[in-house]
Amino acid sequence: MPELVFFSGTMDCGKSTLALQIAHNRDARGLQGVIFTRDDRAGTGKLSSRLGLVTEAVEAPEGMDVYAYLVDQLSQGGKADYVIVDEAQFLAPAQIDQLARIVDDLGLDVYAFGITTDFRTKLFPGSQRLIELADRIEQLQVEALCWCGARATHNARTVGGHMVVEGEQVVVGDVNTAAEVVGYEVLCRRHHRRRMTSASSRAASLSPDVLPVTPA
Ligand SMILES: Nc1ncnc2c1ncn2[C@@H]1O[C@H](COP(=O)(O)OP(=O)(O)O)[C@@H](O)[C@H]1O
Ligand SMILES: Cc1cn([C@H]2C[C@H](O)[C@@H](COP(=O)(O)O)O2)c(=O)[nH]c1=O
Repeated sequence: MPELVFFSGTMDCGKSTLALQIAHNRDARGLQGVIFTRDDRAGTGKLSSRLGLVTEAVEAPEGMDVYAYLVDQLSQGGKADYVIVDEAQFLAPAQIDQLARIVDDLGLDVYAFGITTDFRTKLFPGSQRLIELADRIEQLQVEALCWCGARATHNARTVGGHMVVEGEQVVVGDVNTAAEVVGYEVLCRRHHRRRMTSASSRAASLSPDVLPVTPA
């Protein structure tokens, strides 16, 4: 049975890498995929992994009917054996419904990859719809880690090096970015709640209040 599978995790846990591996393994067996993405850091119409691999993809902007795109491709003699969607959190709920229709009406597997929650710990609308509709939700095996060593479960946004909890839901960016720009860091829930990033934890451990007092 074809499936709609949602591979979810924090930023930087290997989602795009897995998407590329799934495409590679199927391509190696002569299966042809259609790869959609939206607002990848590497630019329009790209699916990129931090491991350095990148492939061409179909940009799926707001308002694009991804089901109609597939039907159009197939009716023009194009081939599609499966569908991959990266940065699926950015898709509108209606587009996730179209992905479910690709599975049910066209009989294709759809593998969607995305983060579930934003920097405020709120679900992205696209991810919420995936959780509602997916046949399966898979967590990635390689866990991203918080600076404390615990499994990272949440995404923090930093502006000028400081963690923020207000702002636009969508700001394309990366982890390990320069302090002066918008950046992201993955944290465990405890440190997300306490708004403690690696930088602020380092600063706290160096503050005079916690430095050991050496007798004069
Ligand atoms: N230099 C490196 N050496 C080994 N693995 C790396 C390196 N840089 C990144 N990675 C791996 O790539 C992962 C990020 O992969 P990526 O597919 O870009 O993540 P996502 O799409 O989930 O944001 C990291 O969690 C790490 O496992
Ligand atoms: C938490 C959060 C992230 N984003 C953006 C930042 C990146 O461009 C993508 C996630 O990409 P990745 O391949 O999973 O690292 O999402 C955002 O716009 N808003 C957020 O709250």
